[in-house]
Amino acid sequence: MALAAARRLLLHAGSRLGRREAVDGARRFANKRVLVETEGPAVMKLRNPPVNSLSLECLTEFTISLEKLENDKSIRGVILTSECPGIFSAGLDLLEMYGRNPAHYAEYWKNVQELWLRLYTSNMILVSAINGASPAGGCLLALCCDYRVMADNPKYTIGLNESLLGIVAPFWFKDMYVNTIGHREAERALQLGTLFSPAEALKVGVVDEVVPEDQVHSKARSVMTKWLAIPDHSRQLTKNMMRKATADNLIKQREADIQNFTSFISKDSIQKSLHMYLEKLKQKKG
Ligand SMILES: CC/C=C/C=C/CC(=O)SCCNC(=O)CCNC(=O)[C@H](O)C(C)(C)COP(=O)(O)OP(=O)(O)OC[C@H]1O[C@@H](n2cnc3c(N)ncnc32)[C@H](O)[C@@H]1OP(=O)(O)O
Repeated sequence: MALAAARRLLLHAGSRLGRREAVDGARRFANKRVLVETEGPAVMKLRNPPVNSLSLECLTEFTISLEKLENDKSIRGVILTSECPGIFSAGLDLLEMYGRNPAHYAEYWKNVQELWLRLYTSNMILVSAINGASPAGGCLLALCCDYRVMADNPKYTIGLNESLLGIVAPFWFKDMYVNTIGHREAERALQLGTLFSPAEALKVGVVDEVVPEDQVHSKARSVMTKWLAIPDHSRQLTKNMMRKATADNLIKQREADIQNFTSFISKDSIQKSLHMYLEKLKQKKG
């Protein structure tokens, strides 16, 4: 209930902000963690420093921004990128999955599902400009897109690394990985929790193109121009034909998936693994 109220408030505040900024000339709207520019090809920028982790608030704002774009019939495509230097997204927020209660885990997971369904089944053209590290849920965001352009910086890695955290990628993450890179590569990468360098990601098909870092946005825009030249109705029907079965697989078992996640993440052994992983992240800093 509280979340629904927050969501209504955000939508309202978001539309007021949108109107105000439009008067200033730039066509854009924003909430705290997501900035959307609608001048030229729409660009959605995640800005949840330090690492664009997908906290509950960030997920909610992301979903609301997407909803607003979907409702604007003049917007046919969106470039998804990040405003945090060197980070596309660190994925799901570990602090939403650690040390909380089952009701919180269930609420969080419902919102993860909702964002995924909205992104994956979007009628809009989605191009990701991956300008930084993109592990786990960050990779998931990119995989939802129709085309992925990644910056050629060996420090940036991408992949579903859940097994390194002692957790298991949900079946719908896995389905999308299989759809993108094939069963054998997905099986190996999921078991090993592989984080691919840009060159490896290109080779295996996790991304479609790798370009010098300063060209990632211009390349994403030129890709968008090419995709925008395709008639919407045929492209959308084709996208739906390709993605429907994967989305339906989750839709038909959303509640069971929430229950599974909640009981899995609540286990002492899993909480211990997450604790160790968080400690490792802290120690890395020295
Ligand atoms: C059934 C189970 C299903 C669950 C599915 C889960 C999918 C997921 O997405 S789980 C999340 C997986 N994400 C990761 O493994 C990424 C972990 N982070 C990193 O590897 C690095 O932080 C980095 C993204 C490569 C960025 O490195 P760097 O720039 O050096 O920053 P750090 O110093 O490491 O981090 C800064 C600060 O952010 C905290 N943090 C990092 N990632 C997360 C996260 N995903 N959630 C929450 N917080 C995160 C990190 O601990 C640091 O915090 P401090 O308090 O400043 O120490």
